[in-house]
Amino acid sequence: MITKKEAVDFLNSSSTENILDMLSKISKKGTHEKDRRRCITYSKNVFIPLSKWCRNKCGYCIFREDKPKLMKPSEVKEIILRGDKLGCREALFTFGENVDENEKIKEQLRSMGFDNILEYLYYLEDWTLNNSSLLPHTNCGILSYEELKMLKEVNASMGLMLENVSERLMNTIAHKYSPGKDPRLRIEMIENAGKLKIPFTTGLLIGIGETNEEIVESLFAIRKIYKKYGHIQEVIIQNFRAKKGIPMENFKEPSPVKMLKVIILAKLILDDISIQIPPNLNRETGQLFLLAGVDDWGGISPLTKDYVNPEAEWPEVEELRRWTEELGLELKMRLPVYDKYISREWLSEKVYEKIKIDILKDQR
Ligand SMILES: O=c1nc2n(C[C@H](O)[C@H](O)[C@H](O)CO)c3cc(O)ccc3cc-2c(=O)[nH]1
Ligand SMILES: C[C@H]1O[C@@H](n2cnc3c(N)ncnc32)[C@H](O)[C@@H]1O
Ligand code: MET
Ligand code: SF4
Repeated sequence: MITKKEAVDFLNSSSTENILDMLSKISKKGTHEKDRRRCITYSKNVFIPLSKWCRNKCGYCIFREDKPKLMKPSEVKEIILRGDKLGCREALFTFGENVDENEKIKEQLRSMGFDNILEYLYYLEDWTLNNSSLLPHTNCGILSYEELKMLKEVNASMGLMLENVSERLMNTIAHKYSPGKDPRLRIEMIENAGKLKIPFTTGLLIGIGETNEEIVESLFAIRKIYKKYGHIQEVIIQNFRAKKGIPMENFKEPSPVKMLKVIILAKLILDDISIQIPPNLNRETGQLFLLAGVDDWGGISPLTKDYVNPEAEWPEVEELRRWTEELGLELKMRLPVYDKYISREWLSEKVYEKIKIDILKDQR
């Protein structure tokens, strides 16, 4: 295993030799799989931004809006049904944190007969399972143990970006106005998901003012939780994108070499957790990152845009296939829950039966 010090030294160094050396370590790590063609996965999804209001104000975010708006049930259902027709299998519910703190939103929820946002979310996700072949994945910020437990019933997997384990960032432009980005709260939630055996997605956001030490600490923190609970199916290495109009618009985006080095470390530190990079944020470089151990392209959509990065268009599946096959690798569609977690140990009865009876039968 690489030590923390070696990892930090690697990030600090500017040496071609070091990078090539690390790449060869990674390729050796994979030798036992030699005769199997390595598979690179992706998920075909629809993005449901239930509400863009958020209690936090992250310095990098363009998703958030002050308007206290909520998507109507009919709007959500239409996207689900259209996505189903296009072959999507993931309903990605990503939205602002604690949106029902807002009185106007609370009123809208009450007028529909719901007490809070998570009751509404549960209703929509349950509807999705009953009326389509899509499986819900929720990524809506901090949730309590009890809230996670309730949502596990109707989610195939859930997610929360750690972003970074640094407390220091809470005093910087990135997280100064975002109580929900406190790494203690994020770690606690990721651990609670582990206790509840929820297949889980987390990740780092690279380029938000963090130090190399803090990147390494974050990777080791995720490793530690994974060793204890085994529920982390993938870690997203997300590159910060500067956008006009955000407080951090003048921040420098991470360079391709910086991304490459972080991906190499993620691969070495995170055992058999999948490493995901979003292909729409890495159009030129994504293919090369496959060489460093990336094995998942994440969710892409034929129907909805990436509301978090609306300027970045999704590549088509055929484009992903070309990028993947040019390296002798195989592109494979996956569900929002990775194959190794498709069992009663990890899924609620409802989600498990849905996958076994309804979804996998088409693939036989
Ligand atoms: O379209 C996006 N999908 C994002 N996703 C979706 C993700 O690619 C897939 O939903 C998962 O791979 C599950 O299949 C996230 C999911 C999480 O749990 C946490 C963070 C993200 C971040 C993004 C994102 O920025 N844009
Ligand atoms: C959904 C996830 O998207 C990421 N996110 C938010 N804003 C940006 C940006 N400008 N560039 C890249 N990723 C971003 C955060 O990590 C969040 O948790
Ligand atoms: N607001 C949540 C978070 O930042 C969901 C992703 S950003 C739209 O964790
Ligand atoms: S990144 Fe998520 S938590 Fe931060 S402001 Fe945007 S919506 Fe809110």
